Amino acid sequence: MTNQNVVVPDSRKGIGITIAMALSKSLLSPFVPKLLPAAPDGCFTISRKMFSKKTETEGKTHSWVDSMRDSSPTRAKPTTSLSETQEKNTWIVNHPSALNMFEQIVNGSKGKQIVMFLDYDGTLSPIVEDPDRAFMTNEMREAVRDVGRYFPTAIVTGRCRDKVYSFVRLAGLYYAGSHGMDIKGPSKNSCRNKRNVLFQPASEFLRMIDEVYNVLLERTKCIPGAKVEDNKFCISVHFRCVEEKMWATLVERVRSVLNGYPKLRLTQGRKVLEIRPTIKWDKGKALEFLLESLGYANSTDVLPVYIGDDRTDEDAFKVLRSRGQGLGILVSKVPKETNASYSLQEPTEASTLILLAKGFLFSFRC
Ligand SMILES: O=P(O)(O)OC[C@H]1O[C@H](O[C@H]2O[C@H](CO)[C@@H](O)[C@H](O)[C@H]2O)[C@H](O)[C@@H](O)[C@@H]1O
Repeated sequence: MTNQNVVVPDSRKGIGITIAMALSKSLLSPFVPKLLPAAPDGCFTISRKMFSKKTETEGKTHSWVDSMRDSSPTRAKPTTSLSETQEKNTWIVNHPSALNMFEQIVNGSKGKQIVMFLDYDGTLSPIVEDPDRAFMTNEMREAVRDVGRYFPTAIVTGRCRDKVYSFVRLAGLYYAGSHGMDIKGPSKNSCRNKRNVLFQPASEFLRMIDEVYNVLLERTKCIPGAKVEDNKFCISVHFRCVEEKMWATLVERVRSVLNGYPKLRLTQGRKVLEIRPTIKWDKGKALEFLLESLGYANSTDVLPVYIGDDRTDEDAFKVLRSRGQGLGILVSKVPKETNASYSLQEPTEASTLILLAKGFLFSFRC
């Protein structure tokens, strides 16, 4: 297609609506007048390139909304079709329950140093509407504390490190916040023989993230239910409590803010849009970094176990697959495309698994 200019009459002056009719009012009004002042004859021009850019933008918004819808089943379906049952059965065969396979897992771990990696939301705590109230149970905390006494244990999360620490409150663990971009080891006083680690590969983005957070707060405040969360090196824009009819508006606003920040990228989690630096760093890299810090970079005697529920955890599952080492365990009630090897249905099962591991260790040490 050539980049010819298309003349569009200025409807503000009431001079007919030729092409404007074809383009539709909603398509033109927020876009063209801002970019082009009216020409003396009352017409302004819009290039095909600009026109197709607008439609392209709308197309992208639609595909975001589709993906938000697809990944956000609101409630369990009352009936299950035969093909769904078959799909579930196949999935369970390929990703068996880590609880059912516990004995085999234990046998395979003999003589190896286990290192535990635990995602927070949807793994250690149930998914709830208010992200500020996603508390873990005391039982889960006890289980994590006990496992952390025997194995190096890291919490790997999209959240801000301080925030997740305020939920977990266990001093002897490693914490990798902001999708692994903010890593800190246990404080020296809490654990004498653990190494002191601090790594922040995206520190240069701190000011930019802060700025974008404030702009997003402003741009989304009139969308009921939208919540912007500052995760230090990344930002979450929650749409769990936003009516579906407003999702397109929300995505448009977020994307239009990000247009001014090409060094930031947008991804999607569980009813959340996540904004983070484009650097090549993710939960998988954080896992590798921690293994290296613990002295297991090239060890064949280490067994990393990663439990997570979200798309961002897939980066860690992929690393385990490519190392041909360790156990990736996905927490999910429904079949999902995943690089994990095992599955658990929900956080309570993760706590049972952690308790079993603790019980096993206890009997082993006695
Ligand atoms: O890596 P994670 O620990 O899984 O963090 C990912 C996001 O988790 C949080 O949001 C999710 O949990 C909320 C509380 O249950 C829920 O309301 C929300 O819909 C979920 O997406 C957290 O608030 C986000 O900042 C994290 O990016």
